Amino acid sequence: MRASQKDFESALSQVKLLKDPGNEVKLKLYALYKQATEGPCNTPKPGVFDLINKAKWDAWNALGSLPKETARQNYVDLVSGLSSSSDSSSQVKPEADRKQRGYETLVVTSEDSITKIMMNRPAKKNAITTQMYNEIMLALKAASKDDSAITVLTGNGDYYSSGNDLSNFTDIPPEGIEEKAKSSAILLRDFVDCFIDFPKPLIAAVNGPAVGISVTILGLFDTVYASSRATFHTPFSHLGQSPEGCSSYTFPKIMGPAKAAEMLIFGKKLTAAEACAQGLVSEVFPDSTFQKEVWTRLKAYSKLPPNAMRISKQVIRNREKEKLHAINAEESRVLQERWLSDECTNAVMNFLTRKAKL
Ligand SMILES: CCCCC/C=C/CC(=O)SCCNC(=O)CCNC(=O)[C@H](O)C(C)(C)COP(=O)(O)OP(=O)(O)OC[C@H]1O[C@@H](n2cnc3c(N)ncnc32)[C@H](O)[C@@H]1OP(=O)(O)O
Repeated sequence: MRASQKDFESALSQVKLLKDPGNEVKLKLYALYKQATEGPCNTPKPGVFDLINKAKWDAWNALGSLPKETARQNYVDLVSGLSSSSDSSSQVKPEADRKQRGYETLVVTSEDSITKIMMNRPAKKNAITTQMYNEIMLALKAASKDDSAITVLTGNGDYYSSGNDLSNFTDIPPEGIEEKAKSSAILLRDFVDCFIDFPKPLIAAVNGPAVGISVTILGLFDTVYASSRATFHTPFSHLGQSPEGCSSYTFPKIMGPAKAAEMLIFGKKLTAAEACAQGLVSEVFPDSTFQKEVWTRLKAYSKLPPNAMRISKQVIRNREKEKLHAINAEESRVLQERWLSDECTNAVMNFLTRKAKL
């Protein structure tokens, strides 16, 4: 049976009474609403910086030429499904409520004044896809405004993260490889800017090996806890690339230029104990007790007065911010060129065709 205009209007009123269904569902609702009321997407694509409007546009545009009546019916069905699941969710355990929906590559939870952002592609060693870069930025922006006192980034599975997902380089737009390098440099710059500007204490719980950009940005965290199983590897020369995440500045400052050069130029892999001795890691915990010890520690820290922690962070970090933004811009510019080099193309192709691993 087709949904009438009245059914549609009633669904529009009902949706306002629902609990927040999460970003993914909100995007579906938005797209169906636009399609049902205006037909196929008829507005210009928003710019790459305009994350939210671009996500909305993508969702609407993805509906193609779906007829208005079908979109109206799908909207009514979706709202009806949400209403019944929200009725039954009043009996759901509190843990389920703590999980914030709407992320595909992350699990984001808020509990005990701690927002935990967990990279969640364990089968791919938490390699960071374009979508994951965007979701981490959204999660950080949300965490900067929520009522948590501290924010933690960690990984699901045996890896913390294997760094940039090398298949990001295969998705070449019709405008060509130069355009891909340009948009990747913009994404990289935006991503690192979010860490530079993050206003609350930011902690990395490095649960396993870390590679590439997941290592370099550690210099922008306030505290880094590592499992004894973690390693820290920035094989930029092997990949025909160059440092990012402000590591060209933070690493020499943290560990001295000679140690930083071994990591950033020669790709020396550090154990957790070495990274701790060199100041990149705050403390190493035995892998068998890592989760228990880290979360006990963080729960205690999260009870400290949040404004005092935020202001202390500002005092420590603010004078460097402008410099860090300039360094980030320069590193991204240099990488944009590197990504077009034969050295980089060959290294990525060798990995993707299974000829090479780190
Ligand atoms: C917007 C762009 C911004 C760019 C910013 C730039 C950042 C620079 C970097 O981050 S450089 C670092 C890039 N990372 C790597 O080069 C790591 C590549 N991966 C490996 O060498 C290995 O996978 C490993 C050493 C991390 C783990 O080896 P292991 O043998 O234990 O496991 P597998 O290789 O079988 O991995 C399981 C599956 O995961 C896929 N995978 C792992 N890492 C990546 C990755 N970085 N990119 C893409 N895919 C990755 C791997 O291919 C396996 O997939 P499969 O099961 O489908 O075969």
